[in-house]
Amino acid sequence: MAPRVLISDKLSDAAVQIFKDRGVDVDFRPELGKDKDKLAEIIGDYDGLAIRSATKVTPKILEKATRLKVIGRAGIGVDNVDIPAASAKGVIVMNTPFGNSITTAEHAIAMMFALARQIPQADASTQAGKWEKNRFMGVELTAKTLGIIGCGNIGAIVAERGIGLKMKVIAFDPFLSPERALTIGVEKVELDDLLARADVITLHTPLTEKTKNVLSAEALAKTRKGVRIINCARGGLVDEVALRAALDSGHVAGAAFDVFGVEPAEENPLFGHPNVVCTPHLGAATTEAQENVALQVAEQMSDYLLNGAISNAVNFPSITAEEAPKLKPFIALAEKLGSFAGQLTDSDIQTVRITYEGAVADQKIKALTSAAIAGLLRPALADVNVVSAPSIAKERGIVVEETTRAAEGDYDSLITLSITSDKYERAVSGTVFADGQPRIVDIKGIKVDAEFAPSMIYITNEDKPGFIGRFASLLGDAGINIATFALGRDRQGGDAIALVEVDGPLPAEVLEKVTALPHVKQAKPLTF
Ligand SMILES: NC(=O)C1=CN([C@@H]2O[C@H](COP(=O)(O)OP(=O)(O)OC[C@H]3O[C@@H](n4cnc5c(N)ncnc54)[C@H](O)[C@@H]3O)[C@@H](O)[C@H]2O)C=CC1
Ligand SMILES: O=C(O)C(=O)COP(=O)(O)O
Repeated sequence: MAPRVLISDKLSDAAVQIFKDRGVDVDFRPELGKDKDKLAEIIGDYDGLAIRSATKVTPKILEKATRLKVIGRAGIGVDNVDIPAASAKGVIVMNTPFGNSITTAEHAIAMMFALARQIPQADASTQAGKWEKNRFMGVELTAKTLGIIGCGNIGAIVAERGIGLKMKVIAFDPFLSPERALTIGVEKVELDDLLARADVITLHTPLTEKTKNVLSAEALAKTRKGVRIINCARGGLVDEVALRAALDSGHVAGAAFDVFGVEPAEENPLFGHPNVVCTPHLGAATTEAQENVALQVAEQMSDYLLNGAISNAVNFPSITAEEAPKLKPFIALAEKLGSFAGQLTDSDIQTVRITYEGAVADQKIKALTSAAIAGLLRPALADVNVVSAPSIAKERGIVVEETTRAAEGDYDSLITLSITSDKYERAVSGTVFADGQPRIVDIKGIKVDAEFAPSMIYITNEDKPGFIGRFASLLGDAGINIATFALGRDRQGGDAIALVEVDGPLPAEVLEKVTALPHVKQAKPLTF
């Protein structure tokens, strides 16, 4: 059955066409972004949800999204999606981090000119027939200092444009490396330095706990008199009430805002001030940017839904379309090794250590680790997948460690999963053979060679004569056919293990009889 995608925001038609061309069923219902009740009512029918900023993906919506696998944000900011809730539900959230960045940077530059020359005010006055030639005295931007808060994708483009306008560009961004600052041509400074020096301040950070109110009343007080402030990033970065006061006092000469604390902004402390210019979140609103983000999000979502390729996910590592088929058998192996350990564990897991040896160490091990943890937790928690597994493990205080190393033994690639609980430590290793089938090759240091099958019995016993015959007769008498039989032992007469594949389920009374056989220490049913 073809996957189904709902577009609940105003995306370019280009997205609809891509989904259709890729064989994905698509419903284009842009009105639903504003109708959360209707969205909640129908979201259960979809595998994918494509959005911009109007759709709010809340835990309530996610609760109803029983089939949902991916949310695609045609744009950058994903603050309208509850990411932890999506991850906990195993839903991938992806965005299009570059598609609208030039357009948004251009909007910030347009805002800078609008402020410098009061273009909106002069336009309104001229069209009102006033010809107020003496009222609108502007400032020249050449040689002025442009202070950029947040010098990522958009900030860097703004910097480049600012340098082109012969401005001196300084940037505050704790994550900007000195090398990158040099490449962009900006001077990296501390926030207080930026506040003290900038003639124009423009914000380009996401809204986080750290950036919220980065321009607070206190910060605004440190700015130069006559400073102009532009926000085309997110509402909440600037204290709007404090800014209004600074505009009223004349300390701040002008402010241009595209984003607001509350959107849609029908009222706002900045509204009505003569030196304020506002646009209704138009940063990304150009034909070019909207085509870019729509095409990209539709491609990314189709790739994931059809081939398992993941790009630009904010809650999962990327897996390219080339990597996906190579990774798939190792994802299956990691998940099954996790499942093996999980099915044998009845106490609190404290630590999970996963070692990747040989060729597999060069694969996307974050994805493999997530798969292993999903397998490990699934026997205890039905609703866990590779996306939700890491956050669930973290929530439960399970420490996850990964190690990679060169191949040391007989296998090109080997994954070993060790778990430590309050009672014991358990280790299991597996590989993928040339046929693409995952196999279990080592349990607790004892070599075996077994495939994972839907119905299996795992037995630990003393290596004594007679066990195999008695076990086979017992199953035969119960009418249970043995499909495959894998044995291993640490030494002659020592600890032995058997992994036995049977046709059909194993009745509890048969398992009890197996457990009661001489020399058997434990017998556990396993399903994969
Ligand atoms: N108005 C609009 O329509 C649009 C707004 N945006 C918004 O623009 C913002 C920036 O987008 P991008 O440049 O693509 O993001 P980005 O992730 O490339 O850059 C953000 C930068 O902020 C920096 N940063 C993070 N915490 C910081 C802190 N505490 N202080 C200073 N810098 C900090 C990061 O190191 C990074 O370099 C986002 O919030 C995005 O949602 C994006 C597109 C359109
Ligand atoms: O991409 C972003 O972060 C934006 O803010 C653009 O929002 P929009 O898609 O225009 O609603």
